[in-house]
Amino acid sequence: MKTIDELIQDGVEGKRIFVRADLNVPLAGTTITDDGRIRAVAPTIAKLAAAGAKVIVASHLGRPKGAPDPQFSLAPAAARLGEILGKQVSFATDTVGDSAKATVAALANGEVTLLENLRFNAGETSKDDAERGAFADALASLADLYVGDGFGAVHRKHASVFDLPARLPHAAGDLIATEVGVLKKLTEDVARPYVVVLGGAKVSDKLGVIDNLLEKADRILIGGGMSYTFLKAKGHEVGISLLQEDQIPVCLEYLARAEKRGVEFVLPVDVLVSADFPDLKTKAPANPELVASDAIPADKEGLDIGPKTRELYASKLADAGTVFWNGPMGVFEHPDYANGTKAVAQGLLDCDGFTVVGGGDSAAAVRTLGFDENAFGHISTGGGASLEYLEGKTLPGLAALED
Ligand SMILES: Nc1ncnc2c1ncn2[C@@H]1O[C@H](COP(=O)(O)OP(=O)(O)O)[C@@H](O)[C@H]1O
Ligand SMILES: O=C(OP(=O)(O)O)[C@H](O)COP(=O)(O)O
Repeated sequence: MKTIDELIQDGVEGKRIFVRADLNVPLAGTTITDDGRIRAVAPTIAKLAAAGAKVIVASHLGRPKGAPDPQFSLAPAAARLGEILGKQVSFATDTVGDSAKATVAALANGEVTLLENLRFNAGETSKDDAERGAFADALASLADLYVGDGFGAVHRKHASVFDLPARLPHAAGDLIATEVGVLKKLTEDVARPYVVVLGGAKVSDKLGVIDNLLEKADRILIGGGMSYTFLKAKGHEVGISLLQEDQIPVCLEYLARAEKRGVEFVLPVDVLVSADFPDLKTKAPANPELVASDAIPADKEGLDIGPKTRELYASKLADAGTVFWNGPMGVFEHPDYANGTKAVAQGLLDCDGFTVVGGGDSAAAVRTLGFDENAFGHISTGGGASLEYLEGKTLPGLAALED
């Protein structure tokens, strides 16, 4: 992959450079609650701007349905990016329309603009090659060069990630280079025991990676929304917890294979449950109930791991040589359900091994819960992306950046 330093050496002054970033940051209304992903890509943008390029930054935010949806606007990210860069960042209220064209045309050398959410256009995520290609053509007409630096989205075969770099001379940004450098080490020889902790809410996306992890990890600890499909597969009631019913046979197969291969596969022994999802805005007390993980009431959902599980997971992390963790253990955004995630974060810090935390929300959790991000071996901006990288899969957004 060409680096941005090589791109700059070729001369970028006055060139319009499209930077595909991952600015999918957590928001409370229009307030960014964690700006880690913006800070992570800012050095690439600053470097290109300092070299005299006209920088067009673009990203997705959340999962809008292919049409404008104000709750997923990137406008707050433009303001924050401007603060981080210490310069004005203009904002286009569309992606390939009149606003984008005018904003790009108005850029002077060294200036930066951010386009509105790419997923407001159905072509971005379309499974139809022609529809994605047409959107990529429109994006390509805005720029002369392409820099891929949205590591968190490189596992997505989307127009701006996969199709656009095929249409423009391209390079990999510094964030992607760093991420790949660290994760590559985890695919080579890892210090053992190699412990993988999986949680979060994107259960259907991430269950599949266990297939490959069973060949590599010594221990797999499951928490968060991921737990309940396994608990159900073991025959337990999971009430109204997150459940991927169609994946129950797959979970049973994983449990059987883990046993056969001698991989420790650890599920929660107790969980905090409630009939209601907590109010993340007011953070009003949620008064959760603590139950054994085989005794979840039919009308309640599991929202965090319980104290016995916290202790168990801390003990399973204590002697780790390597830890990879993706996905919060509970709805950490509410204080009543943050203790499981805190315990796992502390478990990583207490072990002597090399620790990697991956994922937008996991990284945000570590920071918002008060941990020092520099105390971890590496905090990756990608959850699904890093998991698929560790699986050894060809990632569309990395393949597209090859020379
Ligand atoms: N038991 C649970 N039920 C519902 N949501 C959960 C549960 N545990 C964790 N979550 C949610 O998972 C989200 C993060 O999941 P995910 O996007 O998969 O992680 P990441 O961004 O780190 O890859 C958080 O917003 C958290 O509230
Ligand atoms: O937040 C992201 O992934 P992650 O939750 O796996 O870290 C990326 O921005 C990708 O978003 P997507 O999973 O909606 O494609």
